[in-house]
Amino acid sequence: MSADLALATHGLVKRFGGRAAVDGIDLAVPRGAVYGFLGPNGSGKTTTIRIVLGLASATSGDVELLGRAMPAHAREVLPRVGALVEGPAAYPWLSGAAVLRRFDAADRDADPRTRDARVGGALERVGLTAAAGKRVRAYSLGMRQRLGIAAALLVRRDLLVLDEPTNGLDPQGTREVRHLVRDLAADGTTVFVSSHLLAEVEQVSTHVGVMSAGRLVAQGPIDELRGAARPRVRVETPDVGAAHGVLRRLGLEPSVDGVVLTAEAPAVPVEDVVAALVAERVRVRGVALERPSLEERFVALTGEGFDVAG
Ligand SMILES: Nc1ncnc2c1ncn2[C@@H]1O[C@H](COP(=O)(O)OP(=O)(O)OP(=O)(O)O)[C@@H](O)[C@H]1O
Repeated sequence: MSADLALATHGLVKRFGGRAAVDGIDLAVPRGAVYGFLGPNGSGKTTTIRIVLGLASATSGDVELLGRAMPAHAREVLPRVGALVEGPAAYPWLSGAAVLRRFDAADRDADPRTRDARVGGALERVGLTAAAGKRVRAYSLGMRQRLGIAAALLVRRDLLVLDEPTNGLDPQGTREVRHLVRDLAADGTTVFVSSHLLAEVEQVSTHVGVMSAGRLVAQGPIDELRGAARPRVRVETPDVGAAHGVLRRLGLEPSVDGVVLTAEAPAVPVEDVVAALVAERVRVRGVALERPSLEERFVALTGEGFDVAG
């Protein structure tokens, strides 16, 4: 058992018919992390989350949730895990506080005498205290989503699992959810949040896992993933033909776009590239060593573009 991990899977597989929606993934979500579970639509994120929470069974492989094997220890572990899988809470005709009282009443372990304190505390944590008495119908989408998260926070949780919590939200709602995730993490809750939008989780995540067609194609601290992107050298020159020859002699494979030559992963220090160009009397307007953005790295990993703007 991995005590320092809030969630771990080993060789997790889920087949529907002959097709593997989840194809042997090894998740490692450290305690205290905000783990961005990224991947295009249909890459297997929701299926994975449903198995982790015991809502679906795996075809093969193991799941450890808070250090306990699932689904064998579901009854012991799940009360410490909050989840938002089905989107905003229903009951638009009730006030936010009344919705939470309903959820709390549905929990057989919840003492009715302390219900108001739990509801008040959950509303407070998601910043809905002022809107507690307002009908959910009058809530913005961001407020509804925060209410859904409040329902998952009625009791103290060690891990919060959010499946695409910003789906359908406007930029304001997205910001609200992002701030909430940050606040929860600051309080020591491990947060596992899925998204097909890199930009939405990039700012809050300490770790990321990238899914592509049922496989986990990258995983680790977000800074490590950033650092793993290999740089490229970019040269701007009016003497494109001559520059091309110099770069090739240095072992680079430049591509040309107008007066700009770009070569991936240069094995030569950039100052040597400049020296070689100047020695061949190539007139250089500009030279830069660029690191591909995380976005470009993910596109390279998944073969699909993330919808950055949302
Ligand atoms: N109950 C099911 N029966 C058959 N196929 C399914 C079932 N659930 C999911 N799939 C298929 O498994 C694949 C992965 O789906 P999943 O919902 O896990 O992806 P996802 O990454 O969460 O995408 P999305 O963001 O669209 O939910 C898809 O091809 C989907 O059609």
